[in-house]
Amino acid sequence: MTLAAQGLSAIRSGRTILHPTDVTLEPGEYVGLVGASGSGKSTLGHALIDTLRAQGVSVAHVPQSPDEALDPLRSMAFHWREAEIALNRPCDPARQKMLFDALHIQGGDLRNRPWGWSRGMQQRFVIAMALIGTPDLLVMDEPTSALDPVVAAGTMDLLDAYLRDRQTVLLLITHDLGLAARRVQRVMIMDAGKMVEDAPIEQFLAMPSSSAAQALCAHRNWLELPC
Ligand SMILES: Nc1ncnc2c1ncn2[C@@H]1O[C@H](COP(=O)(O)OP(=O)(O)OP(=O)(O)O)[C@@H](O)[C@H]1O
Repeated sequence: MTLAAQGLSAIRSGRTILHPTDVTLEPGEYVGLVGASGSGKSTLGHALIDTLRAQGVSVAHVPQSPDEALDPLRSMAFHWREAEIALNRPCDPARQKMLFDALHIQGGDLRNRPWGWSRGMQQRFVIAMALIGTPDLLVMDEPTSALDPVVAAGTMDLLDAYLRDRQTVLLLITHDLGLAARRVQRVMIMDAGKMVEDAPIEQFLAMPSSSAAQALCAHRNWLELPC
């Protein structure tokens, strides 16, 4: 199913922080939403999530840090069960095992609270929770910026292996063009609340046309990063 939202916009404190923007996403596509800090990526991401959910589309969101998704006072088992209840799913140990295997969540005691697990395993757990409901769209907002580069790359590899051959669309929101370049097929570039480019990643890297995109591409050191 093609996901489409038209005229997404946002005004805060009398200022337009997102100019009217149309987004179309094809099944199984990996798309990067890239821009400098403050360019409007998260605003567009949230507007897209709200609009698609209002259409009945199943959308899951993975925040930047597991701290935003996990309550330090609650056990990991509690979080998992809460996610199942929120998604109206029965308790299903087989599904849990399948997702834990896919995201290499092994050896963690579910009776522990989040701080009893490594950061990398916490974030993989949050990603696994997001996949419980087999979403049509998975929005990940700077999903690996709280992780070291090697753990970040491993996490993205596991997610990639899980999503391959599935219809879930991945929208990767990041200021890190290197991360997007390695992971997505198409990139949308934000600048000052406007989408200034929307192109296949190879075409974009070969010929960025907007000044914002050229500035992002100018920082070539991202080519050296592993993730
Ligand atoms: N509630 C708000 N009130 C006023 N301004 C806001 C509000 N939320 C966001 N903004 C402003 O809108 C602009 C876009 O913010 P947004 O968080 O979408 O950018 P971003 O590209 O995701 O940035 P970052 O990468 O730093 O998270 C920024 O200038 C921000 O300060």
